[in-house]
Amino acid sequence: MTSSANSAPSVGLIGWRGMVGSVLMDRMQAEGDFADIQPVFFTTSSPGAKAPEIGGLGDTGTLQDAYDLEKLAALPIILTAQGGGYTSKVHDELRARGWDGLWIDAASTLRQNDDSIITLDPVNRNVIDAGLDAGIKDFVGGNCTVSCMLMGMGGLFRNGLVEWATSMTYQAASGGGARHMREVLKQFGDLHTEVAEGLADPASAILEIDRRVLAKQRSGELDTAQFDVPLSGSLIPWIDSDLGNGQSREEKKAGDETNKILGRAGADRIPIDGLCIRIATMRSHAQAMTLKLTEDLPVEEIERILDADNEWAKVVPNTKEASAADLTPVASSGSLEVPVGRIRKLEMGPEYISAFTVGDQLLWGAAEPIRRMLKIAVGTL
Ligand SMILES: NC(=O)C1=CN([C@@H]2O[C@H](COP(=O)(O)OP(=O)(O)OC[C@H]3O[C@@H](n4cnc5c(N)ncnc54)[C@H](OP(=O)(O)O)[C@@H]3O)[C@@H](O)[C@H]2O)C=CC1
Ligand SMILES: N[C@@H](CC(=O)OP(=O)(O)O)C(=O)O
Repeated sequence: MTSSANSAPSVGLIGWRGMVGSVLMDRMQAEGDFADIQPVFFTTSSPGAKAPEIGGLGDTGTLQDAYDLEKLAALPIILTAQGGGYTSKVHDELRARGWDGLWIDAASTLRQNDDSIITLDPVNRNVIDAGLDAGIKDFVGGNCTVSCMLMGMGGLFRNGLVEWATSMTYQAASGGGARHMREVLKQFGDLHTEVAEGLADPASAILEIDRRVLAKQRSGELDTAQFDVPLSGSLIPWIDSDLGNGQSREEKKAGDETNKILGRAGADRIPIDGLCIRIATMRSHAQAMTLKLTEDLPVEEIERILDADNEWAKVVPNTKEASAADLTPVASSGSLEVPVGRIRKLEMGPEYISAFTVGDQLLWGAAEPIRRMLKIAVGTL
Protein backbone atom coordinates (compact mmCIF):
# COMPACT_ATOMS: atom_id res chain seq x y z
CA MET A 1 0.00 0.00 0.00
CA THR A 2 2.92 2.36 0.64
CA SER A 3 6.63 2.61 0.08
CA SER A 4 7.35 3.34 3.76
CA ALA A 5 9.62 1.01 5.67
CA ASN A 6 7.78 -2.20 6.60
CA SER A 7 8.52 -1.75 10.30
CA ALA A 8 6.67 1.59 10.31
CA PRO A 9 3.32 1.37 12.09
CA SER A 10 0.12 1.44 10.07
CA VAL A 11 -1.92 4.56 10.82
CA GLY A 12 -5.56 4.94 9.83
CA LEU A 13 -6.23 8.48 8.60
CA ILE A 14 -9.81 9.71 8.68
CA GLY A 15 -10.91 13.23 7.76
CA TRP A 16 -7.77 13.86 5.69
CA ARG A 17 -9.59 15.81 2.93
CA GLY A 18 -11.57 18.20 5.17
CA MET A 19 -10.31 21.67 6.01
CA VAL A 20 -8.42 20.60 9.16
CA GLY A 21 -7.36 17.35 7.49
CA SER A 22 -5.95 19.18 4.46
CA VAL A 23 -3.84 21.42 6.69
CA LEU A 24 -2.70 18.29 8.52
CA MET A 25 -1.73 16.49 5.29
CA ASP A 26 0.22 19.56 4.13
CA ARG A 27 2.10 19.74 7.40
CA MET A 28 2.82 16.00 7.44
CA GLN A 29 4.24 16.22 3.93
CA ALA A 30 6.24 19.35 4.73
CA GLU A 31 7.79 17.65 7.77
CA GLY A 32 8.36 14.28 6.07
CA ASP A 33 6.10 12.50 8.56
CA PHE A 34 4.91 9.92 6.04
CA ALA A 35 8.38 8.35 6.07
CA ASP A 36 7.66 7.01 9.58
CA ILE A 37 4.19 5.53 9.08
CA GLN A 38 2.25 3.35 6.71
CA PRO A 39 -0.87 5.43 6.07
CA VAL A 40 -4.22 3.80 5.44
CA PHE A 41 -6.69 6.34 4.10
CA PHE A 42 -10.36 6.09 5.07
CA THR A 43 -13.52 7.82 3.90
CA THR A 44 -17.05 8.13 5.21
CA SER A 45 -18.40 8.86 1.73
CA SER A 46 -16.56 7.05 -1.05
CA PRO A 47 -14.96 3.72 -0.14
CA GLY A 48 -13.12 2.17 -3.07
CA ALA A 49 -12.14 5.51 -4.62
CA LYS A 50 -8.48 6.24 -5.15
CA ALA A 51 -6.55 7.29 -2.05
CA PRO A 52 -4.74 10.65 -2.26
CA GLU A 53 -1.35 10.93 -3.90
CA ILE A 54 1.31 11.75 -1.36
CA GLY A 55 4.68 12.80 -2.76
CA GLY A 56 7.26 10.02 -2.43
CA LEU A 57 4.81 7.41 -1.18
CA GLY A 58 4.02 5.62 -4.42
CA ASP A 59 0.65 3.86 -4.71
CA THR A 60 -1.53 4.69 -1.71
CA GLY A 61 -4.22 2.22 -2.77
CA THR A 62 -7.93 2.80 -2.40
CA LEU A 63 -10.00 4.48 0.28
CA GLN A 64 -11.27 2.20 3.03
CA ASP A 65 -14.69 2.45 4.63
CA ALA A 66 -14.34 4.57 7.79
CA TYR A 67 -17.26 2.68 9.39
CA ASP A 68 -15.68 -0.75 8.86
CA LEU A 69 -14.80 -1.61 12.44
CA GLU A 70 -12.88 -4.75 11.43
CA LYS A 71 -10.52 -2.71 9.28
CA LEU A 72 -10.12 -0.03 11.93
CA ALA A 73 -9.51 -2.54 14.70
CA ALA A 74 -6.58 -4.02 12.79
CA LEU A 75 -4.65 -0.75 13.12
CA PRO A 76 -2.39 0.21 16.04
CA ILE A 77 -3.06 3.94 15.57
CA ILE A 78 -6.06 5.85 14.27
CA LEU A 79 -5.93 9.60 13.66
CA THR A 80 -9.17 11.41 12.87
CA ALA A 81 -10.04 14.98 11.90
CA GLN A 82 -13.46 13.89 10.67
CA GLY A 83 -15.46 15.58 13.42
CA GLY A 84 -17.35 14.80 16.60
CA GLY A 85 -20.20 12.97 14.88
CA TYR A 86 -17.78 10.38 13.52
CA THR A 87 -15.99 10.00 16.85
CA SER A 88 -19.29 9.43 18.65
CA LYS A 89 -20.35 6.80 16.14
CA VAL A 90 -17.12 4.82 16.01
CA HIS A 91 -14.83 5.31 19.02
CA ASP A 92 -16.84 3.66 21.80
CA GLU A 93 -17.88 0.74 19.63
CA LEU A 94 -14.28 0.12 18.68
CA ARG A 95 -13.20 0.22 22.33
CA ALA A 96 -16.12 -2.04 23.29
CA ARG A 97 -14.70 -4.65 20.91
CA GLY A 98 -11.45 -4.57 22.85
CA TRP A 99 -9.43 -2.41 20.45
CA ASP A 100 -6.60 -0.90 22.49
CA GLY A 101 -4.77 1.10 19.86
CA LEU A 102 -4.04 4.83 20.09
CA TRP A 103 -6.89 7.12 19.04
CA ILE A 104 -5.73 10.63 18.09
CA ASP A 105 -8.56 13.06 17.44
CA ALA A 106 -9.19 16.72 16.53
CA ALA A 107 -12.82 16.70 17.74
CA SER A 108 -13.97 17.80 21.19
CA THR A 109 -16.06 14.67 21.94
CA LEU A 110 -13.58 12.82 24.17
CA ARG A 111 -11.69 15.82 25.57
CA GLN A 112 -13.14 15.84 29.07
CA ASN A 113 -13.19 12.07 29.55
CA ASP A 114 -11.13 10.98 32.55
CA ASP A 115 -9.21 8.56 30.35
CA SER A 116 -8.24 11.07 27.66
CA ILE A 117 -5.39 13.56 27.44
CA ILE A 118 -5.61 16.90 25.68
CA THR A 119 -2.45 17.01 23.63
CA LEU A 120 -0.38 20.19 23.16
CA ASP A 121 3.14 18.90 23.62
CA PRO A 122 5.11 22.18 23.73
CA VAL A 123 2.99 22.95 26.80
CA ASN A 124 2.22 19.54 28.33
CA ARG A 125 4.70 16.98 27.09
CA ASN A 126 5.08 15.83 30.72
CA VAL A 127 1.33 15.14 30.96
CA ILE A 128 1.37 13.29 27.62
CA ASP A 129 4.35 11.12 28.56
CA ALA A 130 2.87 10.31 31.96
CA GLY A 131 -0.39 9.40 30.23
CA LEU A 132 1.33 7.11 27.76
CA ASP A 133 3.19 5.43 30.63
CA ALA A 134 -0.09 4.98 32.48
CA GLY A 135 -1.69 3.32 29.44
CA ILE A 136 -3.90 6.18 28.28
CA LYS A 137 -5.01 5.52 24.69
CA ASP A 138 -7.09 8.56 23.70
CA PHE A 139 -5.25 11.76 22.80
CA VAL A 140 -7.32 14.73 21.71
CA GLY A 141 -6.34 18.11 20.27
CA GLY A 142 -7.58 21.03 22.37
CA ASN A 143 -10.08 23.71 21.53
CA CYS A 144 -8.52 26.04 18.98
CA THR A 145 -8.74 29.17 21.14
CA VAL A 146 -7.29 27.41 24.17
CA SER A 147 -4.40 25.82 22.26
CA CYS A 148 -3.46 29.07 20.51
CA MET A 149 -3.63 30.98 23.80
CA LEU A 150 -1.44 28.46 25.64
CA MET A 151 1.14 28.43 22.86
CA GLY A 152 1.53 32.19 23.35
CA MET A 153 1.01 32.47 27.11
CA GLY A 154 2.40 29.09 28.17
CA GLY A 155 5.42 30.58 29.94
CA LEU A 156 3.32 32.28 32.59
CA PHE A 157 0.93 29.35 33.09
CA ARG A 158 3.62 26.67 33.16
CA ASN A 159 5.70 28.56 35.69
CA GLY A 160 2.77 28.88 38.08
CA LEU A 161 2.68 32.65 37.68
CA VAL A 162 -1.04 33.05 36.92
CA GLU A 163 -3.52 33.45 39.81
CA TRP A 164 -6.46 33.91 37.44
CA ALA A 165 -7.12 35.01 33.87
CA THR A 166 -9.96 36.34 31.80
CA SER A 167 -10.00 36.28 28.01
CA MET A 168 -12.20 38.08 25.51
CA THR A 169 -11.87 36.34 22.16
CA TYR A 170 -12.00 37.45 18.55
CA GLN A 171 -12.62 34.16 16.73
CA ALA A 172 -12.37 33.69 12.99
CA ALA A 173 -15.02 32.29 10.67
CA SER A 174 -12.95 29.16 10.01
CA GLY A 175 -13.83 27.93 13.51
CA GLY A 176 -17.27 27.16 12.12
CA GLY A 177 -15.89 25.38 9.04
CA ALA A 178 -15.23 25.94 5.36
CA ARG A 179 -18.79 27.01 4.52
CA HIS A 180 -18.69 29.67 7.22
CA MET A 181 -15.57 31.20 5.64
CA ARG A 182 -17.31 31.30 2.27
CA GLU A 183 -20.38 32.93 3.80
CA VAL A 184 -18.35 35.77 5.31
CA LEU A 185 -16.71 36.55 1.97
CA LYS A 186 -20.02 36.33 0.14
CA GLN A 187 -21.60 38.75 2.59
CA PHE A 188 -18.72 41.23 2.21
CA GLY A 189 -19.13 40.94 -1.57
CA ASP A 190 -22.88 41.51 -1.47
CA LEU A 191 -22.47 44.52 0.85
CA HIS A 192 -19.87 45.99 -1.47
CA THR A 193 -22.07 45.46 -4.51
CA GLU A 194 -24.88 47.29 -2.72
CA VAL A 195 -22.85 50.49 -2.38
CA ALA A 196 -20.25 50.14 -5.16
CA GLU A 197 -21.57 53.11 -7.10
CA GLY A 198 -21.50 55.48 -4.13
CA LEU A 199 -18.07 54.23 -3.07
CA ALA A 200 -16.65 54.95 -6.50
CA ASP A 201 -17.75 58.58 -6.17
CA PRO A 202 -15.50 60.36 -3.62
CA ALA A 203 -18.11 63.13 -3.32
CA SER A 204 -20.88 60.77 -2.14
CA ALA A 205 -22.04 61.01 1.48
CA ILE A 206 -20.57 58.28 3.74
CA LEU A 207 -23.66 58.31 5.94
CA GLU A 208 -25.82 57.41 2.95
CA ILE A 209 -23.45 54.53 2.13
CA ASP A 210 -23.60 53.41 5.76
CA ARG A 211 -27.41 53.59 5.73
CA ARG A 212 -27.55 51.33 2.68
CA VAL A 213 -25.07 48.84 4.16
CA LEU A 214 -27.13 48.62 7.34
CA ALA A 215 -30.36 48.28 5.37
CA LYS A 216 -28.83 45.40 3.40
CA GLN A 217 -27.58 43.71 6.58
CA ARG A 218 -31.08 43.96 8.06
CA SER A 219 -32.94 43.08 4.88
CA GLY A 220 -32.79 39.31 5.25
CA GLU A 221 -31.36 39.16 1.73
CA LEU A 222 -27.79 38.22 2.74
CA ASP A 223 -26.90 34.54 2.81
CA THR A 224 -26.81 33.68 6.54
CA ALA A 225 -27.26 29.91 6.26
CA GLN A 226 -24.21 29.14 8.42
CA PHE A 227 -24.09 31.92 11.03
CA ASP A 228 -27.87 32.67 11.09
CA VAL A 229 -27.22 36.42 11.19
CA PRO A 230 -24.90 38.69 9.15
CA LEU A 231 -21.32 38.48 10.39
CA SER A 232 -19.59 40.68 7.81
CA GLY A 233 -19.54 44.24 9.09
CA SER A 234 -20.81 42.94 12.44
CA LEU A 235 -19.93 40.37 15.13
CA ILE A 236 -21.68 37.63 17.09
CA PRO A 237 -21.06 37.65 20.85
CA TRP A 238 -21.82 33.93 21.30
CA ILE A 239 -20.01 30.78 20.10
CA ASP A 240 -21.26 27.19 20.45
CA SER A 241 -24.24 26.05 22.50
CA ASP A 242 -25.95 27.74 25.45
CA LEU A 243 -25.17 25.95 28.73
CA GLY A 244 -28.21 27.53 30.34
CA ASN A 245 -26.25 29.37 33.04
CA GLY A 246 -25.33 32.40 30.95
CA GLN A 247 -22.15 30.76 29.72
CA SER A 248 -21.52 29.38 26.23
CA ARG A 249 -19.91 25.97 25.72
CA GLU A 250 -16.94 27.64 24.02
CA GLU A 251 -16.43 29.82 27.12
CA LYS A 252 -16.50 26.82 29.45
CA LYS A 253 -13.73 25.18 27.42
CA ALA A 254 -11.31 27.99 28.36
CA GLY A 255 -11.18 27.00 32.02
CA ASP A 256 -11.79 23.28 31.66
CA GLU A 257 -9.34 22.61 28.86
CA THR A 258 -6.57 24.96 29.96
CA ASN A 259 -6.48 23.29 33.35
CA LYS A 260 -6.68 19.79 31.93
CA ILE A 261 -3.83 20.53 29.50
CA LEU A 262 -1.73 21.85 32.37
CA GLY A 263 -2.60 18.85 34.53
CA ARG A 264 -4.26 21.04 37.15
CA ALA A 265 -7.41 20.10 39.05
CA GLY A 266 -9.21 20.74 42.34
CA ALA A 267 -7.47 23.32 44.51
CA ASP A 268 -4.75 23.70 41.84
CA ARG A 269 -7.24 24.80 39.20
CA ILE A 270 -6.61 28.28 37.78
CA PRO A 271 -9.86 30.24 37.29
CA ILE A 272 -10.11 31.26 33.62
CA ASP A 273 -13.28 32.69 32.15
CA GLY A 274 -14.45 35.31 29.68
CA LEU A 275 -16.57 35.91 26.61
CA CYS A 276 -16.12 34.27 23.20
CA ILE A 277 -16.91 36.45 20.20
CA ARG A 278 -17.10 35.54 16.51
CA ILE A 279 -15.74 38.19 14.14
CA ALA A 280 -15.43 38.32 10.36
CA THR A 281 -11.76 37.28 10.09
CA MET A 282 -10.73 34.21 8.14
CA ARG A 283 -8.52 31.71 10.03
CA SER A 284 -6.71 33.22 13.00
CA HIS A 285 -8.24 33.45 16.46
CA ALA A 286 -7.18 36.34 18.70
CA GLN A 287 -7.87 37.11 22.32
CA ALA A 288 -7.40 40.02 24.71
CA MET A 289 -6.45 38.83 28.16
CA THR A 290 -6.34 40.22 31.65
CA LEU A 291 -4.20 38.22 34.07
CA LYS A 292 -3.60 38.48 37.75
CA LEU A 293 -0.11 37.21 38.36
CA THR A 294 1.02 35.55 41.56
CA GLU A 295 3.76 38.15 41.92
CA ASP A 296 4.79 41.61 40.77
CA LEU A 297 7.15 40.85 37.88
CA PRO A 298 8.74 43.54 35.69
CA VAL A 299 7.27 43.66 32.17
CA GLU A 300 10.69 42.80 30.70
CA GLU A 301 10.83 39.63 32.81
CA ILE A 302 7.30 38.66 31.74
CA GLU A 303 8.28 39.14 28.10
CA ARG A 304 11.43 37.08 28.57
CA ILE A 305 9.49 34.21 30.18
CA LEU A 306 6.87 34.18 27.41
CA ASP A 307 9.40 34.36 24.60
CA ALA A 308 11.60 31.64 26.09
CA ASP A 309 8.79 29.16 26.74
CA ASN A 310 8.67 27.53 23.33
CA GLU A 311 10.10 28.21 19.90
CA TRP A 312 6.78 29.45 18.48
CA ALA A 313 5.75 32.07 21.07
CA LYS A 314 6.95 35.44 19.83
CA VAL A 315 6.72 38.57 21.96
CA VAL A 316 5.71 41.66 20.01
CA PRO A 317 6.91 44.97 21.50
CA ASN A 318 4.07 46.98 23.01
CA THR A 319 4.15 49.75 20.43
CA LYS A 320 1.50 50.92 17.99
CA GLU A 321 3.67 50.11 14.97
CA ALA A 322 4.70 46.61 16.06
CA SER A 323 1.19 45.70 17.22
CA ALA A 324 -0.39 46.78 13.93
CA ALA A 325 2.26 45.00 11.88
CA ASP A 326 2.77 41.74 13.79
CA LEU A 327 -0.14 41.14 16.15
CA THR A 328 -3.05 40.65 13.77
CA PRO A 329 -4.86 37.75 12.09
CA VAL A 330 -3.39 38.88 8.78
CA ALA A 331 0.13 38.62 10.23
CA SER A 332 -0.32 35.26 11.98
CA SER A 333 -2.35 33.30 9.39
CA GLY A 334 -0.39 30.54 7.71
CA SER A 335 2.37 30.74 10.31
CA LEU A 336 3.18 28.49 13.26
CA GLU A 337 4.44 31.49 15.21
CA VAL A 338 2.08 32.71 17.92
CA PRO A 339 2.62 36.43 18.48
CA VAL A 340 1.86 37.77 21.96
CA GLY A 341 1.91 41.46 22.72
CA ARG A 342 0.18 44.44 24.35
CA ILE A 343 1.83 43.34 27.59
CA ARG A 344 1.62 46.08 30.17
CA LYS A 345 0.74 46.65 33.80
CA LEU A 346 -2.88 47.64 34.42
CA GLU A 347 -4.16 50.35 36.75
CA MET A 348 -5.65 47.73 39.08
CA GLY A 349 -2.25 46.97 40.62
CA PRO A 350 1.26 45.71 39.90
CA GLU A 351 0.19 42.06 39.57
CA TYR A 352 -2.43 42.83 36.91
CA ILE A 353 -1.34 42.70 33.28
CA SER A 354 -2.93 42.81 29.86
CA ALA A 355 -1.86 40.66 26.90
CA PHE A 356 -3.09 40.01 23.37
CA THR A 357 -2.41 36.81 21.43
CA VAL A 358 -3.29 35.69 17.94
CA GLY A 359 -2.69 32.37 16.21
CA ASP A 360 -3.66 30.37 13.15
CA GLN A 361 -6.45 28.21 14.49
CA LEU A 362 -6.09 25.62 11.73
CA LEU A 363 -2.40 25.10 12.64
CA TRP A 364 -1.81 25.22 16.42
CA GLY A 365 -5.58 25.34 16.93
CA ALA A 366 -6.30 22.06 15.15
CA ALA A 367 -3.80 20.21 12.93
CA GLU A 368 -0.40 20.74 14.57
CA PRO A 369 -1.06 19.27 18.04
CA ILE A 370 -2.43 16.02 16.57
CA ARG A 371 0.33 15.84 13.94
CA ARG A 372 2.90 16.09 16.70
CA MET A 373 1.00 13.60 18.87
CA LEU A 374 1.27 11.09 16.04
CA LYS A 375 5.03 11.66 15.98
CA ILE A 376 5.21 11.12 19.74
CA ALA A 377 3.19 7.92 19.29
CA VAL A 378 5.55 6.56 16.64
CA GLY A 379 8.60 7.64 18.63
CA THR A 380 9.94 10.35 16.34
CA LEU A 381 9.39 13.46 18.50
N1 LIG B 1 -12.85 23.89 11.65
C1 LIG B 1 -12.07 24.13 12.67
O1 LIG B 1 -11.59 25.20 12.84
C2 LIG B 1 -11.76 23.08 13.67
C3 LIG B 1 -12.27 21.81 13.57
N2 LIG B 1 -11.97 20.85 14.47
C4 LIG B 1 -12.51 19.50 14.37
O2 LIG B 1 -12.24 18.97 13.09
C5 LIG B 1 -13.45 18.50 12.53
C6 LIG B 1 -13.41 18.64 11.04
O3 LIG B 1 -13.50 20.01 10.74
P1 LIG B 1 -13.32 20.54 9.25
O4 LIG B 1 -12.04 20.03 8.69
O5 LIG B 1 -13.54 21.98 9.30
O6 LIG B 1 -14.53 19.78 8.50
P2 LIG B 1 -14.82 19.62 6.96
O7 LIG B 1 -16.29 19.76 6.79
O8 LIG B 1 -13.93 20.48 6.12
O9 LIG B 1 -14.41 18.10 6.64
C7 LIG B 1 -14.99 17.01 7.33
C8 LIG B 1 -15.29 15.89 6.34
O10 LIG B 1 -16.33 16.28 5.43
C9 LIG B 1 -16.29 15.43 4.28
N3 LIG B 1 -16.50 16.24 3.06
C10 LIG B 1 -17.68 16.33 2.40
N4 LIG B 1 -17.59 17.15 1.36
C11 LIG B 1 -16.32 17.61 1.34
C12 LIG B 1 -15.61 18.51 0.48
N5 LIG B 1 -16.19 19.10 -0.55
N6 LIG B 1 -14.32 18.77 0.76
C13 LIG B 1 -13.71 18.20 1.81
N7 LIG B 1 -14.33 17.32 2.64
C14 LIG B 1 -15.62 17.04 2.42
C15 LIG B 1 -14.92 14.72 4.31
O11 LIG B 1 -15.15 13.38 4.74
P3 LIG B 1 -15.10 12.14 3.70
O12 LIG B 1 -13.78 12.21 2.99
O13 LIG B 1 -15.23 10.96 4.59
O14 LIG B 1 -16.26 12.35 2.78
C16 LIG B 1 -14.18 15.47 5.40
O15 LIG B 1 -13.23 14.66 6.04
C17 LIG B 1 -14.55 19.32 13.20
O16 LIG B 1 -15.77 18.67 13.18
C18 LIG B 1 -14.00 19.50 14.58
O17 LIG B 1 -14.34 18.37 15.36
C19 LIG B 1 -11.13 21.12 15.50
C20 LIG B 1 -10.58 22.35 15.65
C21 LIG B 1 -10.86 23.43 14.76
N1 LIG C 1 -15.53 26.09 18.36
C1 LIG C 1 -14.39 26.59 17.61
C2 LIG C 1 -13.91 25.58 16.59
C3 LIG C 1 -13.83 24.18 17.08
O1 LIG C 1 -13.87 23.25 16.30
O2 LIG C 1 -13.72 24.03 18.41
P1 LIG C 1 -13.73 22.62 19.17
O3 LIG C 1 -12.58 21.81 18.58
O4 LIG C 1 -13.54 22.91 20.60
O5 LIG C 1 -15.06 21.98 18.89
C4 LIG C 1 -14.79 27.86 16.92
O6 LIG C 1 -15.95 27.94 16.57
O7 LIG C 1 -13.99 28.75 16.69
